[in-house]
Amino acid sequence: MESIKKYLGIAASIAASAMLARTIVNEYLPNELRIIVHSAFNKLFGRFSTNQTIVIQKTEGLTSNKLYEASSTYLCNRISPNMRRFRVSKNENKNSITFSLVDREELIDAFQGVEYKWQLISKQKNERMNRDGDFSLASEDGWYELTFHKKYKDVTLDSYLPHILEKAKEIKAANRRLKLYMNEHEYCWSQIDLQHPATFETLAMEADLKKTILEDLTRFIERKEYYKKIGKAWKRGYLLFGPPGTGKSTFVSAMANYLRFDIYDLNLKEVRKNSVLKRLLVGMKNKSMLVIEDIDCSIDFKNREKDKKNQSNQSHHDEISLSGLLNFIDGLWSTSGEERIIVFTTNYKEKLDPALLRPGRMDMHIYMGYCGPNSFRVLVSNYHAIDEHPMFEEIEGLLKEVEATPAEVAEQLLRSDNVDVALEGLMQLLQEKRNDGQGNKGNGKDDKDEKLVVVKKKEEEGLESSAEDHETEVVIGAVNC
Ligand SMILES: Nc1ncnc2c1ncn2[C@@H]1O[C@H](COP(=O)(O)OP(=O)(O)OP(=O)(O)O)[C@@H](O)[C@H]1O
Repeated sequence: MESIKKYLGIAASIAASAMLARTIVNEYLPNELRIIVHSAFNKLFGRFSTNQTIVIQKTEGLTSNKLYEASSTYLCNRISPNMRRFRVSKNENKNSITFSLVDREELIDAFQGVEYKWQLISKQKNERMNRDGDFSLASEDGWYELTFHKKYKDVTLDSYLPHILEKAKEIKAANRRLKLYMNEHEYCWSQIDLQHPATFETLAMEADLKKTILEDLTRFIERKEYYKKIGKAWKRGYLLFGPPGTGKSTFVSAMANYLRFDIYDLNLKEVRKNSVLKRLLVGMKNKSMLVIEDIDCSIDFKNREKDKKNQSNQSHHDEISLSGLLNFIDGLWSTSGEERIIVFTTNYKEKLDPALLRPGRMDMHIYMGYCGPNSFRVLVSNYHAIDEHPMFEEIEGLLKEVEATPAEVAEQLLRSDNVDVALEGLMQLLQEKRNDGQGNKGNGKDDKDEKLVVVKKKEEEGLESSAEDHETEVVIGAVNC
């Protein structure tokens, strides 16, 4: 018994001395020396400990350490309000708040049943305020210590650290500012931040159609392996058609925000040669959308004969043509990148060249129609945050009778902050339309708003199909917008 007590006493004083020495090392030694002493400590005392610590430094030699950066990104998202201290900073560019670890504060994380302790060890002992009044970032000169039970070394190296790299990539992609690229100067893209706030929640569209489109997009981004297996380029085409002001551009922004894809808004009128077009398309990044608005007005579709002649006439050989565009999109361009969406919009589907509507070209044809009761409900909830109002019944009745675009309805709703006044204005507009007899639904002019039509490729559904049987029309629902 006496000897046990003696050994325990010795062990306790060794541990106390080790802790004291570690504190002295952390507090008073310069950074470089601290790293050397730390590793000596770990060698000396590591064999008595059940824990193992990995040091993740900011730089390794001259290259910056990806794991350090990924750890910072990952840990920002793991900060919990229960922690005693953590840093909160405002990111001026993104106008958002970010969290990070502060010197020596512990963060506990769990992965596959293993507990991990993270600590940021900062070179700077005192956080100082800089001239702008911001605290200088301790993490800039520090390193992370990741501590876990020795027996989980393999799972840490094989799974936990790769998990951190993967998660950090996802977080960065989600926080990234989306870009809108435009080809204003013929040869190259210029870019601005894409700040359109449209989402599928705020998009006024028949609920079933919205659901179908969201499922289609989700399936597309999850099917990398499937596209590889069937030997098909990982791209998908959508044709949006319908009258002006029904939300085609809004839809494109909602799509980009949902997928977190950049938009390349290609103005074909600015491009005169196929070779320039190719250069622009090849300059696109992955995870992006190629959008050509009003495709019917962009290229002289009617003149296919001229198109054919151009191919045989050397002087016109490089002139921009529909076949040049389509061939390149289907051919070489497909192999130069992946995860691409192509969107063509038009107000007049009937004007489009059949080559564009051919099976296999645009995977979904989506009709954006006039505002019906469902779309009206979405818009009024967006603009005035209400679900019910005594005027709804009458307005919905009128919307079934007359053609009003979501843009017209939205404009009326925007006119006043007072919902009664805004709805009154809308009702007046709809009544005038009815009395004028203009834009009445069911007048035989255009019955497209009577149904929502989606053309889907059967092969995408995993069905066997013959060459002629690649597309099918699916009526999604009755008129609602
Ligand atoms: N379906 C919709 N959902 C939500 N807002 C809409 C919708 N349709 C139109 N709007 C509103 O009307 C405005 C004009 O719509 P948008 O430019 O998207 O229509 P468009 O169909 O692309 O028109 P165009 O064919 O003339 O380019 C938008 O800024 C938006 O405020």
